[in-house]
Amino acid sequence: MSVHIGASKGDIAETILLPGDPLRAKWIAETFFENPICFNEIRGMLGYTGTYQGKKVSTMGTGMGIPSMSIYANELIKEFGVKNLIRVGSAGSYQKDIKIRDVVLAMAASSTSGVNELRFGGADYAPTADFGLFMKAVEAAKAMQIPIKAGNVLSSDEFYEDNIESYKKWSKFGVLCVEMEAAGLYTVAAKHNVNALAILTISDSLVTGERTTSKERETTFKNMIKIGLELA
Ligand SMILES: O=P(O)(O)O[C@H]1O[C@H](CO)[C@@H](O)[C@H]1O
Ligand SMILES: O=c1cc[nH]c(=O)[nH]1
Repeated sequence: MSVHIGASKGDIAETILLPGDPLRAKWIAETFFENPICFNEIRGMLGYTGTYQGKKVSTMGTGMGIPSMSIYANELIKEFGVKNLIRVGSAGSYQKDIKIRDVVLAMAASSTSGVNELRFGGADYAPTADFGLFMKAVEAAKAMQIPIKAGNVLSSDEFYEDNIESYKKWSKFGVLCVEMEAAGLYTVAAKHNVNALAILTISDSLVTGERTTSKERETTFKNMIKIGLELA
């Protein structure tokens, strides 16, 4: 048991799918896993282990934002030996050709968070996806005929921006979409020499103003989960 995860050693698989929303983790376990067992209820951050096509796999919520993600990623790696951390999250589109329900692989994650600026004494660090997981995800998506986009995303510290136009500066530099955790996950994984990838589904568009409901974000983003499960 670690500070925030009430599991025993061996309860968590080497590969874990990490949505921000703990109820999405419950839905993933109940929809895709054979024989899911709940290993964590501390703070309501539900975590489950089961099998998928015979392979042991886990899923757990991480909460919202880089600080929350970083706590869980650190404990999963250091206390439970997790090797492949796959974020499965929702994101807001920054580009007109990235549409609601599109799947985006985050090759790199820019950020408005001050975490890495502090860590690297004001220098820039470029948090990037693990190349092996990235290539496996591309191949899995191709085999399942799931269209994907890939590129730089923004991990923001703010969901509600003061200036709603501020996305345009990122958009002009090719950033595809915004979420709130990938940069933290990639950095913690790199520090501990394990693998991480963020697979995102577009839940809303900053460009058009379209959005999905909370229930849809919890339970309908199947394609990214199917890709993530192929990485176990
Ligand atoms: O759907 P999840 O995985 O929570 O991801 C996105 O949704 C939350 C904001 O609504 C943030 O955590 C953001 O990164
Ligand atoms: O962080 C997020 C996630 C989804 N949509 C957004 O606009 N921001």
